[in-house]
Amino acid sequence: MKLQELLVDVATIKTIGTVDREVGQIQFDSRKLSAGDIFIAQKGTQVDGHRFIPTAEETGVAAIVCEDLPKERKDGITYLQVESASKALGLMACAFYGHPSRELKLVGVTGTNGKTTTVTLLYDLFRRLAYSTGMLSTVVNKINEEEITATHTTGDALQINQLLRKMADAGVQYCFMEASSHAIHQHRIAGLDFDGGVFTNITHDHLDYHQTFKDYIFAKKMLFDQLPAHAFALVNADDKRGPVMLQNCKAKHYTYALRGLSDFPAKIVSNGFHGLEIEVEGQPVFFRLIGAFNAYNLMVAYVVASLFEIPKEDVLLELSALTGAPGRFELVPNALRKVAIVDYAHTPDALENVLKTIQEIRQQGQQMITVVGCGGDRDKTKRPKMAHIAAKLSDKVILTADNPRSEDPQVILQEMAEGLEITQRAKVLQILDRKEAIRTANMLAEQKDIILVAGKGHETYQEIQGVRHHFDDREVIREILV
Ligand SMILES: CC(=O)N[C@H]1[C@@H](OP(=O)(O)OP(=O)(O)OC[C@H]2O[C@@H](n3ccc(=O)[nH]c3=O)[C@H](O)[C@@H]2O)O[C@H](CO)[C@@H](O)[C@@H]1O[C@H](C)C(=O)N[C@@H](C)C(=O)N[C@H](CCC(=O)O)C(=O)O
Ligand SMILES: Nc1ncnc2c1ncn2[C@@H]1O[C@H](COP(=O)(O)OP(=O)(O)OP(=O)(O)O)[C@@H](O)[C@H]1O
Ligand SMILES: N[C@H](CCC[C@H](N)C(=O)O)C(=O)O
Ligand SMILES: [Mg+2]
Repeated sequence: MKLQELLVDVATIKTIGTVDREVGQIQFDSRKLSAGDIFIAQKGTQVDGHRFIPTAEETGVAAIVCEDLPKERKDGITYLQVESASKALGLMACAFYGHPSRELKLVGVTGTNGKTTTVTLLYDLFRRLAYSTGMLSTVVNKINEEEITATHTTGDALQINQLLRKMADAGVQYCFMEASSHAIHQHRIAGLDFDGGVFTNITHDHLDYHQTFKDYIFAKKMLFDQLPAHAFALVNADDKRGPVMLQNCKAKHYTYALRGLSDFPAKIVSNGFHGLEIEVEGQPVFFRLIGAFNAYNLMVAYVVASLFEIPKEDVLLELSALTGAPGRFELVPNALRKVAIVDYAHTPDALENVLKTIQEIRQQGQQMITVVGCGGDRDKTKRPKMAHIAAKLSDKVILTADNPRSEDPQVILQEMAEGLEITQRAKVLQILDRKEAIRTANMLAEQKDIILVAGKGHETYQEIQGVRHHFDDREVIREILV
């Protein structure tokens, strides 16, 4: 491929050398370079990629894309100065793979919560409606029935475009992808031709990365700023940041809501362990998903399918058969017929959400037993908070291990326990071994009670000192509750 073909959408500040030359792969990691490649030097959160320009030069790359041109340059290499190397990477990745997003209908979903659930519902719905469908999500990437491991919620620009190319070549008609705020901010989705953008909600999160809440909102809004006029922009009108997303957005605007006014109004009629009954545009429909928040996710799936002009009756019929995303409020059927729930809640906010949801729908006298841990090598401030919330909103709590990684799991438990008030301590046990913790929860739970196992969701491993040991909360529940 010629370098100039990759630069069609890239605004270069300065070009030194020829762009009329053949190039190999695009790389942003110097450790993956081969002679003839293009090296894109990005300023990262840990190091400045410009530091690796000498390595790239020694490797014999064809071109270097950077924000700051090196003072001394090597003959035979083309140097391109751009304002944002990450944005250039996004745009060049689209061109390198032949703009696969233009060959299918692509919808991006952003928001603090509900992205995985929403794209999974959309993927399952469109598969059931017999469309060739792809999905890029936290849990897994899919091209129809083929599963490809996901390393990020939203991969890097090369991964995204490579997967979209595979989809387009396989005849995929629709692709639903999560767009994390990190990915949007790092231009991993730059240049993608979206047919729709969805905003679920926004709450305080990831403020370790985005400096302020305003920056975080702004990152989400970038998805909407990127939408072309032919696309739709669908936002949750019950979230007060919904209208912000639509400001100066060229796409067609649509809203959905359960409380306020919107283009697609809905109302929860009933909400229990059996599922949700929702009045959708005046029509009552029963769904198998649990928890009021899922009414929003279901509405997104319904509206997106309607905007693609799929008959509403077909959509509602198929949607009512779906069960949601793996490890998200997943009811685990077991021989004892106890209510056992696995949920990915691994932040104080998410844990509070899921526990309050259970409180809302439980019957009088049903006790709640929560098994929860906190990951090692991750934000330590959430540890005491999560233990406190678990104790506040449950009848009994068992603190246990959740991916201790390089840390001592006992220390993590101690740090969690520091968040407990004296009056809470009596109802909290500490059992390091997660399987034993689940076994104990089962012993403490009477037949009618509810067991929540939080934090790992869809994960199938326990990471200890760099080694991932197979561990699946759902499997363990099925094994123990007999
Ligand atoms: C904080 C963050 O988002 N980091 C991402 C970022 O890396 P970085 O900015 O830290 O990179 P860096 O280490 O500073 O290096 C800067 C540049 O130098 C290059 N480099 C580095 C070393 C070297 O020897 N040679 C070299 O060329 C790097 O490849 C990079 O291009 O760019 C990398 C390439 O795209 C990502 O893999 C990496 O994701 C890390 C692994 C990560 O954990 N990201 C998480 C926070 C994330 O993105 N999460 C969101 C979901 C969040 C959520 O909703 O929960 C996601 O979409 O998954
Ligand atoms: N629409 C929603 N509003 C509020 N909370 C939700 C919503 N949907 C799901 N949740 C809660 O948030 C948790 C995460 O849901 P989900 O995995 O769908 O979100 P996500 O945006 O993909 O999150 P992540 O950024 O961790 O990948 C769920 O376990 C559930 O408790
Ligand atoms: N994407 C998150 C998931 C955390 C899940 C939890 N099980 C843990 O290991 O802390 C992270 O890697 O921080
Ligand atoms: Mg997700």
